[in-house]
Amino acid sequence: MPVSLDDTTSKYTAFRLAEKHYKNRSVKGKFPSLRLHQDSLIDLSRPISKEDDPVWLAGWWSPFNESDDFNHSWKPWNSSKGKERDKGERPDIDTSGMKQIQLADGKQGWVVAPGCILIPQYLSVNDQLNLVHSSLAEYTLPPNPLSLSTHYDVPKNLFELYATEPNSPVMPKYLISSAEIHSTQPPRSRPLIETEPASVLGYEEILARNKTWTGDAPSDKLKEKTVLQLMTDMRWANLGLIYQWTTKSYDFGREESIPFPKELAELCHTVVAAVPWAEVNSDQSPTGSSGWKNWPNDYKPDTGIVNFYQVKDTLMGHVDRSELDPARPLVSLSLGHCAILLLGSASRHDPPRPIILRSGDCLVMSGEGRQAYHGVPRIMDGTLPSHFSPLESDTVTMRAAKQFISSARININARQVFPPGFERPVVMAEGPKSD
Ligand SMILES: O=C(O)CCC(=O)C(=O)O
Ligand SMILES: [Fe+2]
Repeated sequence: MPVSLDDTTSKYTAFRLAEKHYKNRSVKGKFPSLRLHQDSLIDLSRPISKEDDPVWLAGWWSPFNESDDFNHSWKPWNSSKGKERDKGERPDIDTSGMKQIQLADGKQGWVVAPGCILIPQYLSVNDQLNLVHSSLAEYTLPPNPLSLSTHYDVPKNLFELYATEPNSPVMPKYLISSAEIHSTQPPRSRPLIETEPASVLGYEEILARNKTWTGDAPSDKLKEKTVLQLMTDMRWANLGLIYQWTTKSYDFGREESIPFPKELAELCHTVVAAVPWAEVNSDQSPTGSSGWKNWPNDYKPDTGIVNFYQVKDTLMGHVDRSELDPARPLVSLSLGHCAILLLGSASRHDPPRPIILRSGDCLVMSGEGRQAYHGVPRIMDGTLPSHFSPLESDTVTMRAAKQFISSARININARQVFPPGFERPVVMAEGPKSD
């Protein structure tokens, strides 16, 4: 039974209803309609001409893609067999309620929700290609943990093997280690659990939680896989400070911290420094321990996640609130296929706005916006921009990176856990007890 979006008696929250709409894959070859939410849709970086727009070209505006919850008389995809399918019309995107801001580097941004700024096409085509390449060739290298690391004996040069020997076998850990065997499944989807907002006071507690955590156990249910299969299964790589999905907190106890990639930190700082924060925050009170006025000077990401989405993957609605300063900006970069991001408020009961994130877009979430529910219910099939097509002149690894992105989207999001001036309390090693 289709769920009605207007049904206020529904057992689903407004966020969940929108999520269900975009996740729906019940009819093969049909996409959920963009037309259903067209009045609230944000699509700020679409090309002017629809003939240049991979979203339109792929049929996301087609009336044939309207599902039961919009139009009860849709014709199956097959009914247009042999004919050119009606791709539909793109409506004008209404920006009337949104504040437009001018960044110091000349780029335009839009305040799409309190504290949330979307900068369409922030990254040049070259930046996008280089970041896709770095995400795969550099950010997956040790010591950065990968979603696969708990369960597989991941080769150090995973991506190089993907480029040159994709059929090499990789063994699950339980087959090669004498570690205690548990039967957890590998985390293909991220275990996102409700978390309380963090605050500077939370540091001691976070430390205590991680002290008793000895790591996830490798599953004993897994088979040998090829490098190619493993690359397709890879869900995330962790940059800088390690986030532990199980304890929902950062591992502050680690003696040697992993440095955050320098060029990426500079890029994120440049974005934050270019935002006219006084305009963004003019209608909200400055939140957070250090205040937004200093962000252009002292924003320095120390942790991040690179999300790898295959076209069928999703990320459920959540709030990222494990950082010590809950208001500092999070910089999020989109690469490859377009995606639907649902951006809500601090309550799941408020209807979220769907935002089409396209390759090159940058979303900055800050202040109140850091408490907003968001999720990625859909990677948009068929929407890879043409600049990711292989070229004769590509290096072997660039060709492999383009091969990977041909069925994927990458999101890099950077955060700052430690506000400037925060002194990490010295962790005393526990020595043997004397009587
Ligand atoms: O993929 C995205 O655009 C969002 C990712 C995200 O929300 C996260 O990693 O916390
Ligand atoms: Fe998030």
